[in-house]
Amino acid sequence: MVKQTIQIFARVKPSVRKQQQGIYSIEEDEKLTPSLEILLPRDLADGFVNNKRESYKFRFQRIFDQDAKQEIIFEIIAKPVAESVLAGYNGTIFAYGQTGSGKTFTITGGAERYSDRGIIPRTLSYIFEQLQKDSSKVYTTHISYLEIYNECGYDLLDPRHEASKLEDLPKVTTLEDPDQNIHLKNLSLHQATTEEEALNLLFLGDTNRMIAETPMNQASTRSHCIFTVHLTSKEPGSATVRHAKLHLVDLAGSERVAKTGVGGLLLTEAKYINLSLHYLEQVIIALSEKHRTHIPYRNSMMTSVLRDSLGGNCMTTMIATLSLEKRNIDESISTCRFAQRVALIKNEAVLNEEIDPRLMIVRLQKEIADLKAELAVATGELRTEALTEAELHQLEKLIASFLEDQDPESRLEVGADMRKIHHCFHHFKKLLNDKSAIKNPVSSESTHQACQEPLEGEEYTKLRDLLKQRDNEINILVNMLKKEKKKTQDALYLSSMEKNEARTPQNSPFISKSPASQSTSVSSVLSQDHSIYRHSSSLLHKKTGMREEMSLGRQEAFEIFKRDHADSVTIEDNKQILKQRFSEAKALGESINETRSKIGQLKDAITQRHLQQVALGVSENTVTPSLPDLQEEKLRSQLEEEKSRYKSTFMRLKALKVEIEHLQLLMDKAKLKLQKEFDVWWAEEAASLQVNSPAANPQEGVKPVPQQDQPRHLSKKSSQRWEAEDGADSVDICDRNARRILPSPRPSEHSQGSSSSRTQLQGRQISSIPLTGDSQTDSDILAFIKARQSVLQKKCLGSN
Ligand SMILES: Nc1ncnc2c1ncn2[C@@H]1O[C@H](COP(=O)(O)OP(=O)(O)OP(=O)(O)O)[C@@H](O)[C@H]1O
Repeated sequence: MVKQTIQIFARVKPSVRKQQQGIYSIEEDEKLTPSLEILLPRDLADGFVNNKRESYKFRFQRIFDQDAKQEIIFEIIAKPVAESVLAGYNGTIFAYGQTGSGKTFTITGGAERYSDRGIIPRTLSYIFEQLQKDSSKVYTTHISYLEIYNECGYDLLDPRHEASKLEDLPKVTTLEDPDQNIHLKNLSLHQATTEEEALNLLFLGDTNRMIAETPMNQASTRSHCIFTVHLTSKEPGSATVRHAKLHLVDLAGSERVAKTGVGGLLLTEAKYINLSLHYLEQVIIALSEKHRTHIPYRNSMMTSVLRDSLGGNCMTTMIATLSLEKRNIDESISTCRFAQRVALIKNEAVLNEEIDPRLMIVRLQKEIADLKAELAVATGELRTEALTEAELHQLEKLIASFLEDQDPESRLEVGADMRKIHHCFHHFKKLLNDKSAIKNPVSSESTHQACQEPLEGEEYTKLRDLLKQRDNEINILVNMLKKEKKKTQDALYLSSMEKNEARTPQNSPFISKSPASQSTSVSSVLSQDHSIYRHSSSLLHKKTGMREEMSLGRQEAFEIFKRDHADSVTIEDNKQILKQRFSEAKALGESINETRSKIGQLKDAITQRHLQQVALGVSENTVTPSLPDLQEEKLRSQLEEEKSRYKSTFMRLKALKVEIEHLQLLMDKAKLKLQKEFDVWWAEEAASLQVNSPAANPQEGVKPVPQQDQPRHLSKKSSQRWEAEDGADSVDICDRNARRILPSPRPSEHSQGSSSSRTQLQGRQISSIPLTGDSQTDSDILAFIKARQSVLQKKCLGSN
């Protein structure tokens, strides 16, 4: 806050007549404030006896004589006020004096020369120059221009000014808020970003003032003008905004018209001709009297508008303009007297700062959000909306890094969000349940736990399931082997039966007399392994995507195809490696658990040792042991060793986990490939068989069951086959033909081979078997026959 009386300056207008100069003198003493002495000329008309005062002395801050230039007026009077406005204080400069004393010339300036520019244009120039120089703040400048005439306010910047009469323009009125701040209604504010824009507004207002002149409003003499610069400043990033106003006031002529009697100009009782000035004087008188509590600001519009400037929050300066000519002596004395009273008024200027309402809203909104979050935690209230995918992902990552962190002191920071806290608990519970579920069914509890400790729950479950599946697969393979053995036995039995029963196929357990019973017979033979197949199928389906509806014959063929496929070696190898890696992981897990418990023990030992040392120090009254504790140091180095072991083992386990995952992927891929290749092969075989089967040739119908003498009508190759089956002499033929209809271990080679001759052969061989006409059933039958031939071939090879 700056406490300051209103600064008063005097400016004497240049006199037209040189001889008038002797009626005043200016006394300037360096130690004292300058004084203006107005000398009353002796008027001989008053007679010899004259007891009137001959001079009046008035003190001013500074007195500018007639030769004072506009520039010095600005420098001494206006510049300090402009600076305080730039600093954020309100400022007012008003010119008071009789008509023609140079108020307008001082405030606005003369129209003739550039050097005659008055306080307003010079102040605008200075302000904009300073704003440009100062980059530490963001400034906004607005201009308003108010004219008060006959107690009515008019907006000189109202664009309607030109076209309308003054009486028709909306009046500017004063409004007072509860804090007694005055607001002006209908007074427009115009932003000016440059000096030029501001000057244009000044000229616009002055022009409007001239246009509005009427006989009632004789020039500027009877009106007051208040040109106001509204300056807002704000530091970037700060919420505080400063507002400052600079009123540059050109008051109406203050003259008191003296009605004298006959004769000369006398100091007679004055008559107020301007009500506003009268009220202004009342306010000034009231303010200058120490004990006056009521100040009649509200009596006039001008005093209301200038309320802050007079005895309020403002740095105010008055310029008393004097036209010190003999005829103006009394008015000049009156002006000086007025100035002396004004000089007694004390103002208290404060920085006009306020918080930017927009920033305030943002700040309050944030505060509300923070408080709500705090309240939600305090009351246990949950936020209703679920966590987003991104939030969950972030949280999982946090949990994972928390679990992996070896530092027992590490913390999981999820903030005050109850949803996240609950999610963490849920996650840990799941981990715990997974562990205990794994621990119980296995006999080697401790080793299993040790293996699982460093692995995540889900990962462990996955690996465990895979192991189970592998075991199942092994079981299936064993079953398959059994089945193959059994089939070989069946084949041997068949072979002997065929021999013994002198080629009576109708008695064969595989071929019944009627087509209807034929399929039943086949399925009844195969049904013995049905349960095994179904189980195997479901497992294969799980791992390789094999269709559940795969027929039994096809499944059987697939098993053989798989067994003989080149990739099966790779799959088997990978299986073995995987088993190996699992046992390695188990061993590493055990080792990690062991190391962890060792770390725990060492930490306890260090704490114990430390406590012992402290207790020892207390008992011996020494603060710290003088020598380093060797035992503690040894423990610490052991701890470090264990920690690094833990770390390296953990890293190995991690790498192993990656390898296991990779192997599993490889196996899955290989199986999928196998499945696809098998599908291709199967489709090819089925197509070729269908072409040659009776079902595909309705004209042939179902062929009768071959009779005893029928082989004679068979083609050479076909009879050779049957013959070969009859005796060991024909093993070579048997082998060759059997190979041709067997699924090839390499389907690619198979497809590239002499498929036409093979198809022909197959057609001949199979055409002797009566089929049902149903494509699915027939393909099952044919597949079964092939499998049977495969077994026979093996048998041939075995006996060879
Ligand atoms: N210091 C000065 N130097 C030169 N000319 C001046 C000076 N002061 C005033 N004048 C001239 O005197 C005349 C009257 O001055 P001005 O209009 O400023 O008086 P005023 O006090 O504003 O009168 P009113 O009350 O009627 O508005 C103008 O022509 C102006 O140019």
